[in-house]
Order: sequence, then C-alpha cells, then structure tokens
Amino acid sequence: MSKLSLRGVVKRFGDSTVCDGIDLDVEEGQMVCLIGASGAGKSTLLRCINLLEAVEDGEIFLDGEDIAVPGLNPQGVRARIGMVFQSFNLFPHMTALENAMLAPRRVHGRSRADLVGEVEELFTRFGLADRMHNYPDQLSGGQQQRVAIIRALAMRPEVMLFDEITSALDPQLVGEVLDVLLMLKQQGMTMVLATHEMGFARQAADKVCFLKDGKIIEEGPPEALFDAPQREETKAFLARALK
Ligand SMILES: Nc1ncnc2c1ncn2[C@@H]1O[C@H](COP(=O)(O)OP(=O)(O)OP(=O)(O)O)[C@@H](O)[C@H]1O
Repeated sequence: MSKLSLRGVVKRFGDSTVCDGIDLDVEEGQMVCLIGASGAGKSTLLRCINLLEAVEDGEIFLDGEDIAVPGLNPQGVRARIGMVFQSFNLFPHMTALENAMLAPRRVHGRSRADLVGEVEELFTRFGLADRMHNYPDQLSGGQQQRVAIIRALAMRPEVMLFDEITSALDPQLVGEVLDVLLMLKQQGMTMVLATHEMGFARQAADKVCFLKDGKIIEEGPPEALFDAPQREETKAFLARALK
C-alpha cells in the first residue's frame, strides 16, 4: 500500500462540500502537487490529512493504518505528518533554534541536550547555521519560512504537507524556499504540496492533481498534465495560470 492513501474523503462546511470524495495515493518519497483555483479545496484537503479538520466520510491511511477514525488522538498523527503553512507562525519571543526544538521537547519529551546537535544540523543543512540564534523579526520572510520547515522536520515526520508556503513571500525569496523542497525530495521525503507555483510543480512534482470544486478531476505526471491536459477545465485553468 502507498505511504499515504485517501479513499472517498468528504469534508463539508455547513451545506458546502469542500472535499467531495477524494481518492489520492502518495508513494514513499513522492512529491505530489495539488493545483487548482482559489477555493477548490486544496488547503482543506491538507488540513484533513493532518487531522486539523475532521472528515465526514472516507479513509486516510498512513502506512496502511486508517487515521481518520473517530476518537484517535490527533497529536500522535501530527507527530508523524508535519505541516507548514503560508504564515510562518514562529514564536516571536524565542530564537529560531528554540522555536525548532519546542515541539520535539513537548511532544516527544526529548531533552534540549539530546536535541540540539540534531536540530543545529538541520539549520546547517538548510543554510541557516548563522541565523539559528536570531529571533524571527531579525530574519527575512524566506528565512522564517525555512525555520518553519526545520521546525516541522525536527519532529522527524514521515510525511510533510506544505500549504502555499511561498504565497506570502516577496518574489525574490520564493526560490530559496523552493530549493529546500528540492533538497527534501532528494533526501526521499514524502510530500504533498498545495501550490500556485506552476513552474515548480512542473519541474519537481512526481504527480500533479488538479482540483475543482472539491474533486480531483485530473491527475498525472507533470509532463502529461501540463503538456497534454485531458479535461477542458484543466486546460482552461492552466491557460489562465500559465499566462
Ligand atoms: N472553516 C471553514 N468554514 C467554512 N468554510 C470554509 C472553511 N475553510 C474553508 N472553507 C471554504 O472551503 C472552500 C475551500 O477552501 P480552501 O481554502 O480549502 O481552498 P483552496 O483551494 O486551498 O484555496 P486557496 O488557493 O485560495 O488557498 C472555500 O469555499 C472556503 O471558503
């Protein structure tokens, strides 16, 4: 079975069905990009995978175990599935290093001494060794977002979810954050991204899923989806997005 498998996932807000029977398979080490117009349901789908939203119906399998069952403690799942958001949400009164060590200390009960070498290594790997003792307001948006990624990685997740992580950045800072994703891919991380960065999806994704009105209406390898889309809706979206 795939690393992450969704079957018939349904999420409603009141009368509105935002995820409408989503099936999705993400293999170990794959990068899957979710694309689609604003409001298509990309963020909500990621939030369902991370149990930030309770689903109305369907199954979400992580390593073959259904994690969408009522009563399951979401904290345990969130320790295994990291998520990074558009807004960095770093604690302003803590240094970058302290921010990154907080969750493993609280959730896994690991000591500072046990963690520090490993987390410093992440800062080095992602080009922030000289910034780890800075506070968030001393860092650029791109650096803060890289710290947010390191913070999620410090939990040693099996899967990472990224929700429009470059949308709040100045254009010149987008590349440094996308480079981190490419490094993670090289290291074999399993990833699902909601993104408006079509160039990046085309270059880096193993699979691209086009969402419309809460459904994946077309999916495939990027060369197929971008160069030979089958559905009129996909063609129309890409014509607008790539203009
Ligand atoms: N908590 C909520 N309560 C009610 N409706 C919501 C809630 N969260 C999202 N929605 C609605 O669900 C729909 C899908 O939103 P979602 O943010 O998942 O789309 P998206 O594809 O990620 O869009 P974007 O690209 O703009 O981030 C939208 O119509 C949105 O208004």
